[in-house]
Amino acid sequence: MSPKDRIIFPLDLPTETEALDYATLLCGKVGMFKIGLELFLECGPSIVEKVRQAGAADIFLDLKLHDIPVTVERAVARVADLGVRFLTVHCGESEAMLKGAVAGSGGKVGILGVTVLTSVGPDDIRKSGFLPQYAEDLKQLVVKRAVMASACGCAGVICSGHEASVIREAAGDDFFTVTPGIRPAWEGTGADDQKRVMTPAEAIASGSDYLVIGRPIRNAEDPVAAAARVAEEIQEGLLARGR
Ligand SMILES: O=c1ccn([C@@H]2O[C@H](COP(=O)(O)O)[C@@H](O)[C@H]2O)c(=O)[nH]1
Repeated sequence: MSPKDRIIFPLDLPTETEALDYATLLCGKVGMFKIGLELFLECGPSIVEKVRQAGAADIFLDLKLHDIPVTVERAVARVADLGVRFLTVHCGESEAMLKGAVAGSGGKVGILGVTVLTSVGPDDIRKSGFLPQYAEDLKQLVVKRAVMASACGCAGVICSGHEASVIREAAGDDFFTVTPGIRPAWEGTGADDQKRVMTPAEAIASGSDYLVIGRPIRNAEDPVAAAARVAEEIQEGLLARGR
């Protein structure tokens, strides 16, 4: 996998036209396009094929499902034939839900468990009823959920760069760590709504397999140049990791 193939660009855009314009522009410059709720709700499932026709090698459907096991299983079965590489399901508190997702996938789409959103920090955990130990060391909660996702047959997890190395140790090298909350030092616009952030080089050096990076590329004056700069940083991170 070349450094650019580790970049996942989210098509967080309100219309099909804008999404396809970005897909066409960044095709071959990033490895995968992510379709999230905004675009999926606007366009429906047909957007997957349209992004593919724009030249996308791989597509990741980020629907972050979270419901009773049978409902998740049936929803995932609706996605299984769309030909996407990954689909997200919240790890939440239910092994049965994750197992339902894996069963519904029929092995046709990799299920990624969302451990704890990268927009969540220790204060959020404290206020939402978790044991204080998880607010003090959020990593513990993320790793617990990653291990659960692995045991349930998920292909990997969504986690911040801060947790990637511990997850790799706990779940092994074949279990994907996909990391949003990426903010290059040169970008300069701050973390936005993200709380657990890292630079591309830091996240890759820490063991993340893929980086989800949206606003720093989308809002750059030259998105193609920004993607190339991220790929250079990924290369630095791989060297630091000894790969
Ligand atoms: O924990 C999570 C899970 C998913 N995301 C998604 O990644 C991108 C990040 O976009 P940026 O503009 O680079 O912040 C976005 O689509 C989120 O829905 C996440 O950020 N954190």
